[in-house]
Amino acid sequence: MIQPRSIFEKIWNSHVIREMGDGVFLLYVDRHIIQESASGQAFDGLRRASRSVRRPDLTFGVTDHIVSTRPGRTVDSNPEGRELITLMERNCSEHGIELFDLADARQGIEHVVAPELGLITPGMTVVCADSHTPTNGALGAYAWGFGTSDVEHVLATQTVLQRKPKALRVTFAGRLGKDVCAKDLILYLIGKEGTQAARGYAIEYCGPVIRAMSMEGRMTICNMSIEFGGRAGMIGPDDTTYEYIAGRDYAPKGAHWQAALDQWRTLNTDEQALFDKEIRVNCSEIAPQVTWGTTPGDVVGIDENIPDPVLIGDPVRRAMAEQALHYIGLKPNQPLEGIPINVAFIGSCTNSRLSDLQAAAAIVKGRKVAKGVRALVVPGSTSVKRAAEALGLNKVFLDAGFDWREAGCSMCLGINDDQVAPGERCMATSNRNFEHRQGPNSRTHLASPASVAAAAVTGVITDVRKLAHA
Ligand SMILES: CC(C)[C@H](C(=O)O)[C@@H](O)C(=O)O
Ligand code: SF4
Repeated sequence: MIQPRSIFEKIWNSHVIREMGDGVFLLYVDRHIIQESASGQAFDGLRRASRSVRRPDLTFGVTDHIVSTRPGRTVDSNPEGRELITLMERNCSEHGIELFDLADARQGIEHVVAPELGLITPGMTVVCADSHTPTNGALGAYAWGFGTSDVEHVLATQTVLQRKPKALRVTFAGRLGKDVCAKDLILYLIGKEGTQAARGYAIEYCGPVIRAMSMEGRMTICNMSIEFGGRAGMIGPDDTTYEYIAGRDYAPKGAHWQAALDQWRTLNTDEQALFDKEIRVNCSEIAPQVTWGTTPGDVVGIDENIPDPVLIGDPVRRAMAEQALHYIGLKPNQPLEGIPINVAFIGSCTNSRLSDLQAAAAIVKGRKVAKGVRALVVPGSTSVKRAAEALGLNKVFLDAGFDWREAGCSMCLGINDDQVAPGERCMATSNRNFEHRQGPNSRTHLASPASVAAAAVTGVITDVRKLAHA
């Protein structure tokens, strides 16, 4: 009898080239995505060793982190980023790597662009020097982020060295309540289990709630696998996956499509497959989530109060919670609802796809951004931007007083010209709320697109369930 295996196990086994000993394996890489903020050194290394890129046709470059997202932006709009952006252009052209740069209609945040172009299909190994690479796992791929030295290794050999992770299965059962979406599920999971719970694991998300979820929602969940401590997060492919991929630029076509489908259908986890750890989440009890502290695990339902560190038994964790509250400028037991904000940011590889913008627009339509609040929408890719404009969403946001931007990482992290000012409080759809993440002494609250839109129009952290929707 063939031993039942998980999708992770199947992808792993079909990509191992050699066991190197000491638990380390050499794996074949199907897709390598590179971005401007983390590839320069790798190309320098190649040059020093007089090596070339082994498979430029399997390597794709994007400029996203450092670029300005201001309307009409050029490479010069953010002078501090110019050097890295032009270096990226030089490196890609020298090595024959396709680059989606600012002038390209396919530009955007790498983890939005790669699935959108059909570059990612089930069963692939996908790597990139960026921690949110697991986003691509939503398509049934094994996708993970690594460091710059690994970039050089993959560029030179199209292989990567890795220790085999353990397998974790998270089952989302029950039903989603009103205004509860993928972002709330993943924040809730991280809050309940902790930011290290998936450390050393490749995660498979499954269950009826995942099966009923759109590809974009699945990407949001897989995106935050790293905030849950995981190496990778993935979802077995189904008709939703195949429909999403069909017809995309780089997706298999014609006879190749049928052959690919036949192969993808063999990938799902076998019924009796064993996992090293299992977690079950009852989605029926989840309210819209908002973070109160400085890790994505510092999160509660919008109808709850900020926890009191005094009640935390472990002295290290108690001190961390106290420090988080001090940094974020809030008090124990304070209700989250009603806390005034300065900035609302809708964007990032977690929540900047068309359905995210639609969910936000449904709240914003017919309302105005609250006085004193700076609000911006940054589509995840130029193609998302165009699609949103075709639906008139840009008009909804602009009429309300939002900025409507070009694609890029923008205010998700403070390494471009968008920053949250010191002491300001920002409601953000991104994935990280660490100290100084959005700029020195910035304060970040993570939430879903609908919840951030609700805060933008009311000026305070708001229970989106209480607002009428367009
Ligand atoms: C700059 C990049 C390497 C980094 C990452 O790895 O995630 C960034 O995308 C982030 O979100 O902090
Ligand atoms: S949007 Fe944010 S989290 Fe995503 S790749 Fe860019 S900086 Fe990293």
